[in-house]
Amino acid sequence: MDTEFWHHKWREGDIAFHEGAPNALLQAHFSRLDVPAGGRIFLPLCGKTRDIAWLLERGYQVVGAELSQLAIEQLFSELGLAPRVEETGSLIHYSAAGIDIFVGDIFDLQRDTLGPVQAVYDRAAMVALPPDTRRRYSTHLVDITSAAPQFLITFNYDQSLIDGPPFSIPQEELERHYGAIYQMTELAREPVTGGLKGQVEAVELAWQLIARLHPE
Ligand SMILES: C[S@@+](CC[C@H](N)C(=O)[O-])C[C@H]1O[C@@H](n2cnc3c(N)ncnc32)[C@H](O)[C@@H]1O
Repeated sequence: MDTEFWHHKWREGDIAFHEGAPNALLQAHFSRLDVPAGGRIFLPLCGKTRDIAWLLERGYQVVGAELSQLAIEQLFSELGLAPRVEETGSLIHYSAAGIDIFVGDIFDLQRDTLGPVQAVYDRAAMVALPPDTRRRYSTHLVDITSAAPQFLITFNYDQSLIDGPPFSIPQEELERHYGAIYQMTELAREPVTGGLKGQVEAVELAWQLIARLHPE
């Protein structure tokens, strides 16, 4: 699964992952993260999610990373915002009041460019990545956010029945990625109505990740 896989999806409008409304688990449980008012929240692999509008409406600042420039053009258009657009290294920085989006490969986004964040909201980001990339992703995410608290949404289903994305991420795998860094608390688990891709029974889980020790 290379970058062309995602560019192709955006070009074709093949974006079943895009929810037309803010995510239900986010709305129900995000307050558990206790992000300070006006805090800056990082959405890795953000697409054009409606969750950004939901967070902005609640007074948070949002910073995202997304491969597809097409997605981000659509995001700003749907938000009704005219972005400032400038190159920063290999990334393109879209910004408006309260929002910064870096277009390009998240692995090219470094801590100084991202800037400080008070929380990470990972919906359809880790689960979008194949197994060998998830280790690299989780390490990079912890590094560039200085282990900021995370609100993380995952799926759990029998991976032998269908292929991802979205991939199933069992708790043991999450522990391998994040267990040494974060205290992980399951906040909710909900069955996926009609099954994942209409094919297999699955549950969607919301996790709160709080750093055990804050690195310098
Ligand atoms: C499953 S979608 C989820 C989008 C969004 N989080 C949502 O909830 O609608 C995954 C997104 O990650 C983007 N993506 C994939 N690999 C990426 C990478 N290496 N760097 C930045 N974005 C990436 C894709 O273009 C796609 O928009």
